[in-house]
Amino acid sequence: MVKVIISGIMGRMGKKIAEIAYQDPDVEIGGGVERPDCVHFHENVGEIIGEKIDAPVVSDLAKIIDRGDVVIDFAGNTEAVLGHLRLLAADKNKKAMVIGTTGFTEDQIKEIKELSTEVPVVLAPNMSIGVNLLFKLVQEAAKALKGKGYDIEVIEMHHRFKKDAPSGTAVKIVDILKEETGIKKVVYGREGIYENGRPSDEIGVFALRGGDVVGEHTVIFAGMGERIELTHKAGSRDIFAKGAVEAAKWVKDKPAGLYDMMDVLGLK
Ligand SMILES: NC(=O)C1=CN([C@@H]2O[C@H](COP(=O)(O)OP(=O)(O)OC[C@H]3O[C@@H](n4cnc5c(N)ncnc54)[C@H](OP(=O)(O)O)[C@@H]3O)[C@@H](O)[C@H]2O)C=CC1
Ligand SMILES: O=C(O)C1=N[C@H](C(=O)O)C[C@H](O)C1
Repeated sequence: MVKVIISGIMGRMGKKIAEIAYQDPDVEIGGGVERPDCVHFHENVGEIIGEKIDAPVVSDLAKIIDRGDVVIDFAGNTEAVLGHLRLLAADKNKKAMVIGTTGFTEDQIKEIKELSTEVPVVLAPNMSIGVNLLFKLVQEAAKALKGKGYDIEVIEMHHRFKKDAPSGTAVKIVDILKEETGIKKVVYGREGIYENGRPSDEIGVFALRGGDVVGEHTVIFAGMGERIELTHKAGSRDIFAKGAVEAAKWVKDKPAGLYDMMDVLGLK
């Protein structure tokens, strides 16, 4: 049995995670955290998902930290998430954390790495099985096509409310591509005149936003005479929420350290 506290509980992902966690016999919801001035603030997670449970919603994680083994954080506010991790790292009980929020700066990632020497942390920009498999496929394709004249472009599309661009998933895909190909230059969007055509030593990244698109990522390897496209399309947020709940169960008794969804899914 794992007891979870869900941060960002009133958000698109927070609500979904609460629904999935409630249905899981191995999971108990200890409470929720939400921004203090949230207009839709509810006192209890039960009110949010339409069930009767004892799980208070607060704006200060410290007040309910003892009600959970693992904090699942989808607050979407990177500074707030870091604040929660600092609190867990300083707590004598060394609870665990699952971070789904995206958009961290390099300095923030560095601090997450440092704090994860104190507590176990799963940090993953995408918790679906499909996208984590996509990461592996992209790595394989990049390795096989390296130096053979294939231009690489990354395209992602998300709903109109998404705050960060490019998506955390696209950022991770680019990191994998850079690592495998040795290409260092990344071009975000393209504009202007390319007198000599597209340089081969760059990766193009395009972030599309609109409507209610849950999340789509495509990596294109374009050669002369053929093109390989690897695409993942999310049809619902359930796939991310299920992954987050699985990650919480997995990380509960792990030693301190920084893990990702490939560790949780055994894809490494
Ligand atoms: N790893 C994965 O698999 C996935 C990751 N994501 C990421 O998760 C994050 C959230 O996405 P989504 O649910 O769509 O966003 P939402 O904006 O719908 O949800 C975020 C919620 O957190 C609240 N919040 C803001 N500040 C705090 C705080 N200090 N403490 C607690 N709660 C706070 C927000 O309140 P308010 O609106 O009032 O600011 C909002 O209710 C994003 O970074 C997104 O990229 C999304 C899907 C999958
Ligand atoms: O904000 C979202 O919605 C999503 N964010 C994640 C990301 O930034 O990669 C994952 C998913 O694509 C949905």
